Amino acid sequence: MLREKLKNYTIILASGSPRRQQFLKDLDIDFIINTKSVDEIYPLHLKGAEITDFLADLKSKAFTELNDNDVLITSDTIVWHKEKALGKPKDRDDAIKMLQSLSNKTHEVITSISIKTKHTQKIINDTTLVSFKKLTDEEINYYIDTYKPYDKAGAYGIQEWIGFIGINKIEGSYYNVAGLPVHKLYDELLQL
Ligand SMILES: Cc1cn([C@H]2C[C@H](O)[C@@H](COP(=O)(O)OP(=O)(O)OP(=O)(O)O)O2)c(=O)[nH]c1=O
Repeated sequence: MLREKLKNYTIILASGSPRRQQFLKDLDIDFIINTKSVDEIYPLHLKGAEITDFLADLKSKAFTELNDNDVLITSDTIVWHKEKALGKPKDRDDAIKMLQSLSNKTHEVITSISIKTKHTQKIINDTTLVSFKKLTDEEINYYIDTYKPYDKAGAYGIQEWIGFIGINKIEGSYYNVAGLPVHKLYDELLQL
């Protein structure tokens, strides 16, 4: 259905994230992957969705020229907890600290998507509330050493072991937590 509607466009997913690539496949549309490396640095005064909006836009700016029918999709996810953004952990200690701070608490996961054509751009975002049970040090160490979540914001993947055993409530889109609010992207692509 969406595939037919988009047949005159070239959808470019600028993401190295295997989850985002899989979600777009599951949306059943044709797309190409073109990744460019971007330093994910943002002004310190930004908060919450302002950060992910900024970074989704920054990732899109790495593409200086778009053709008439190109649609460029870029995205960014952070964990927003106690007025601080948790991105990807720097190292093991950082990952341990992140999971300890998320333990027994509720945090926000925010993902922004930029949808850019040659002459237009729309940046949308979605927020999901995620609650962890109290995690033991043993659980945290086991998860980090086994799953090495260094490519994941907040040092966890909801789709992995820690998500099964540790998350006792979510409010909002699951897919947003895993990196792409597909339902919102679908609505935007339908409007192209
Ligand atoms: C919280 C959480 C994050 N994540 C992932 C989603 C994102 O891929 C990653 C956050 O990093 P991002 O910087 O948003 O994205 P990325 O560097 O992986 O990919 P891109 O090339 O598009 O810039 O964390 C999960 O997979 N599961 C989760 O539960």
